[in-house]
Amino acid sequence: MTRKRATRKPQWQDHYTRQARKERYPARSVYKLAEIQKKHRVLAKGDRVLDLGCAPGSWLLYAAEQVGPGGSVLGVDLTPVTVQLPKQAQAIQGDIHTLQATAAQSLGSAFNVLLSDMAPATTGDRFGDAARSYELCRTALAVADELLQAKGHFVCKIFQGEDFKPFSDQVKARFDRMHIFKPQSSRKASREIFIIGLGKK
Ligand SMILES: C[S@@+](CC[C@H](N)C(=O)[O-])C[C@H]1O[C@@H](n2cnc3c(N)ncnc32)[C@H](O)[C@@H]1O
Repeated sequence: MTRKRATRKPQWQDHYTRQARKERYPARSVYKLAEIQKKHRVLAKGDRVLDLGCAPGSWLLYAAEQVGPGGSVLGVDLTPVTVQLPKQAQAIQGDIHTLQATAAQSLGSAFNVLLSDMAPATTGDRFGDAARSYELCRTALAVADELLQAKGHFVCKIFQGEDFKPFSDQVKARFDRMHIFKPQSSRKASREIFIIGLGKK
């Protein structure tokens, strides 16, 4: 018996996934940062960027293009990054909760942009997933408190839940301006949203 070949593409193979493959980014998430950049200009030539939750490496590659060879991008993730990176980008493997304790020693200091696309492994439990996302956001903000320079920018993904408002208030208190942004390229069903702090006080 000949089996009929499936003609329907898996749902995840949307326009952004195909574009990412064509443009040689390892994940479609690159377009979320590209949209943030287009609207808020968080990255500039020569910037020193810390990218938390950087694997598989799309934001790393995009940020490296934006800062150019005169800038630098350091990524951190639980998972190793296997894509080839340009000279101005590097990735280290580690858990941000552990690294945070010795942030200046393990990550260096004087970043002027901190990006966090960190996300917990989702379980389908909306409340639990949002709580774990908030925990990662709190850690990212603690790292920003320590390592982000004055007037630096902060971009952080959070899963919407009861901690969303308190977290956005914490960002608001620390930055000249705070924006909430849902990229078009974010899947409609996803509860993720980005909190952007511009100009660290
Ligand atoms: C959505 S992915 C990031 C995608 C990435 N921005 C890109 O464009 O390729 C979220 C990442 O957060 C990482 N992550 C989750 N918890 C972490 C932690 N405690 N420390 C470091 N990375 C973490 C995961 O391993 C995962 O690779």
